[in-house]
Amino acid sequence: MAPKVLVSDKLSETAVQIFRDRGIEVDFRPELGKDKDKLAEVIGSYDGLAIRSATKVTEKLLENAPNLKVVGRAGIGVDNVDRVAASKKGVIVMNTPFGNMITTAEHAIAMMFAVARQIPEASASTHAGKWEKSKFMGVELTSKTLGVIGAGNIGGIVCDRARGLKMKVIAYDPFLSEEKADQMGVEKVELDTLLKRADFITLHVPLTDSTRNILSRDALEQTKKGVRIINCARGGLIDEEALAELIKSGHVAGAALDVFAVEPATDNPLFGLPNVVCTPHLGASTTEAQENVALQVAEQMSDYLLTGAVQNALNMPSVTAEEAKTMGPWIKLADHLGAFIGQMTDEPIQEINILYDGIAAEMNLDALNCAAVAGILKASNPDVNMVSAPVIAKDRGMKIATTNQAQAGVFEGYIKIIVRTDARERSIAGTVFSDGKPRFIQIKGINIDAEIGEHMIYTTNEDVPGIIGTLGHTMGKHGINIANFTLGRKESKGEAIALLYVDDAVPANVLEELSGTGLFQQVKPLQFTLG
Ligand SMILES: NC(=O)C1=CN([C@@H]2O[C@H](COP(=O)(O)OP(=O)(O)OC[C@H]3O[C@@H](n4cnc5c(N)ncnc54)[C@H](O)[C@@H]3O)[C@@H](O)[C@H]2O)C=CC1
Ligand SMILES: O=C(O)CCC(=O)C(=O)O
Repeated sequence: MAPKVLVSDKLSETAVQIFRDRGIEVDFRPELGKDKDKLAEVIGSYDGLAIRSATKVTEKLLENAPNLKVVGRAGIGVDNVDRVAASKKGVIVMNTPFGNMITTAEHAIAMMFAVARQIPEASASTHAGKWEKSKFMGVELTSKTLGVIGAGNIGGIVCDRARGLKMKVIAYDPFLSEEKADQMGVEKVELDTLLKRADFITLHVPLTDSTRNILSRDALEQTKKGVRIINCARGGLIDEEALAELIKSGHVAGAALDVFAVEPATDNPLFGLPNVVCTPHLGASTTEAQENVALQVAEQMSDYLLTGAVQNALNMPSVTAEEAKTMGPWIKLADHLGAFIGQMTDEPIQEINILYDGIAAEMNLDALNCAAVAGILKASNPDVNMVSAPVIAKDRGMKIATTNQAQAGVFEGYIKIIVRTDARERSIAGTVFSDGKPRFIQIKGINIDAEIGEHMIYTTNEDVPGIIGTLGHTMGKHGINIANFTLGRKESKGEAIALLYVDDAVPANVLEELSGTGLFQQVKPLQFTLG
């Protein structure tokens, strides 16, 4: 059945067309972004949700979305999506980090001009038939210092454009290297320096716990008298009450705001103040940007739903379409290895160490790690997937470490998972044969060559005569067909294991009968999801 996508915000028609062209069923219902109850009623039947900023993807909405696999934000900021809740539910959250960056940077520059020359007020006054030439005295931008908070994609373009305007640009961004700052021709400074030196301050950080209220009352009071502030990032970055007071007192000469703490903003302490330029979150609103983000989000979501390729996801490593194809059997192997460990382990796991050898070590290890951890966790929660696994593992205090090495044995490559609990260490290794089928090649350090089936039985025993006969006889007696039988041992008469791949799930009474023979230390039924 074709995947189904709901578009619940005003996205360009391009997105709808792309979904259709890719064979995805799509419902375009932009009115739902503002109607959370109705959205919660219908979301249950969709595999994908394409949004802008009006739709709020909350934990509650996600509870009503059992089929949802991907949320695509046609834009950059994803503060309207509960990413933690989405990750725990295994829903990928992706954005389009580049599609509207130029447009938004241009809006910030336009807002800087507008506030420097009071253009909106002068325009309104002229429209009103007044000719208030002396009222609207502005300031030049040339040679002024622009303080950029957040010098990423948008901030970087703003820096470039501002330098073209002959401004001196200083930037505060803890993640900006001195080298990059030099290349950009900007001076990297600390926040307090920026506040003291800037004639104009522009914000280009995401809204996170570390940036919320970054222009607090205290920060605003440290600014240079006569500063003008531009915010085309997110409302929660500025203390709006404090900014309003500082504008009224004359300390701050003006502000240009595209974003507000509460949106849609119908009432705000800054409304009506002199030289406060406001736009209704228009930063990304150009024909070009909206085409870009709609196209990108629809392509990315379609790729994921149809091929498993992951691009620009915020809660899952990227997997290209090519990788999704070539790594498919290895991702399956990692999942099976994890599933073996998960089903064998019923005590809390402290550490998961994953060794990648040979060709496996050259693959996208982030994706393989996610698959291995998902396999482990699925034993206790079948809803876990590659997106939710790392978050759940972290919540449970599991430490995950990886090692990679050049081909060290006879296999072109293999993956080995070693898991440590308080009680023991457990390990399993596997590879993918040239037929594309994953195989287990080592358990507890004992070499084997086991095909993987949906239903299996794993036994541990001493290497004594009668094991094969007992297993074969018991299965035959109960009409259970054995598809594949693998034995392995440490040494003659030493520790030994057997793996049986059987056609059907083995009933509990058969497992008890085997245990009752006294020949086995352990008889464990296992299940693997093939396909
Ligand atoms: N008004 C509008 O319509 C639009 C607003 N935006 C907003 O702009 C924001 C920035 O977008 P991009 O530049 O594309 O993001 P980006 O991720 O490329 O850049 C953000 C920069 O902020 C820096 N940063 C993070 N935490 C920081 C902190 N505590 N202090 C200082 N710097 C910090 C990062 O190192 C990074 O360089 C988005 O998160 C979004 O909220 C984006 C598009 C349109
Ligand atoms: O979709 C929009 O109009 C807003 C864009 C935005 O805020 C973003 O991309 O972060």
